[in-house]
Amino acid sequence: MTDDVLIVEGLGKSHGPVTALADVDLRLAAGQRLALLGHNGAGKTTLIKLALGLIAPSAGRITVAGARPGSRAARAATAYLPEAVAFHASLTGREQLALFARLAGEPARAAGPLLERVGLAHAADRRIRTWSKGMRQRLGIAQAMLGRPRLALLDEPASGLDPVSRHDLYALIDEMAQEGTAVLIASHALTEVEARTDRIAILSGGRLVANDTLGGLRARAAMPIRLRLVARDGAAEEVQARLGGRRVNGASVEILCAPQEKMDTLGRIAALGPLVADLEVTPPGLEALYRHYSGEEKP
Ligand SMILES: Nc1ncnc2c1ncn2[C@@H]1O[C@H](COP(=O)(O)OP(=O)(O)OP(=O)(O)O)[C@@H](O)[C@H]1O
Repeated sequence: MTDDVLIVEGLGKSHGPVTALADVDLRLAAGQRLALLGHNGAGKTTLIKLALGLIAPSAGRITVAGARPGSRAARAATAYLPEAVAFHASLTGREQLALFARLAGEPARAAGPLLERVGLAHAADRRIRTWSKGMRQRLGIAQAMLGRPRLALLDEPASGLDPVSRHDLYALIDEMAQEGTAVLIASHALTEVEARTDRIAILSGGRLVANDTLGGLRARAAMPIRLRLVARDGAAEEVQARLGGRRVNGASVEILCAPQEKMDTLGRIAALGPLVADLEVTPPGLEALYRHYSGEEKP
């Protein structure tokens, strides 16, 4: 038995001479949150469409909860939140969600508790036309939560939201994952998925160029770590002379070191004793890693 809800093996999709996806292997387990990253045209939408059974693969295999995408069993197991989610503007939130509930084979009364859960109870009986973008996105997540799907495919779920609304939305996504839903989030927003997902997959030119935890991506990329020291008054010159690196903002010194040299470098910094007032260690962020991996395929 496997815990993997989404299994993708050697998957390929061509449109005539255009290869949208080639030789992709990917697995997503129950309760896992996967960020699917890639430039425009990298193949993210193609992968989502294949998982929904809207298009057929040209090569390889894909299964959702053990079933063929598009089959009755796979559709029952899958929730999808498109990037530009559209509702009936003249329905109230409660009416719209009750409609979705019935379409998903759930009773209409499931709408009330779900609206409460996503923080929309106060607006449930107002027409959606009067709602903000953040409220609509939350309604989209509520719709995706209906029937406790085994797989949720979310396309840019936080696009156009302010930081507070984004935070609330990711908290709901976390709840879905905690209840066992495997969540795939296609996104361009690197900094937010960095903290809110378990694994990161990067598509470049239709190929999967990375698929790992943030820690795993960092280890394999072996990109430099940035150490920024704040020297005691008047000591910046001596600190730089003893450690190298470059001066920033007068009192600070910045050093870049390879991951395997980090502990040695920290030892040398500690040996400077009172010359150093403060220290900040910054490993490469997802933005730098993304550039590294998505550039791998380029000449
Ligand atoms: N029906 C089609 N016919 C021809 N080419 C297509 C078709 N559908 C997709 N493609 C091509 O396949 C590639 C992958 O497209 P896809 O929409 O999956 O990218 P994406 O990663 O979702 O991009 P975006 O971030 O812009 O949504 C692109 O080069 C696209 O032009």
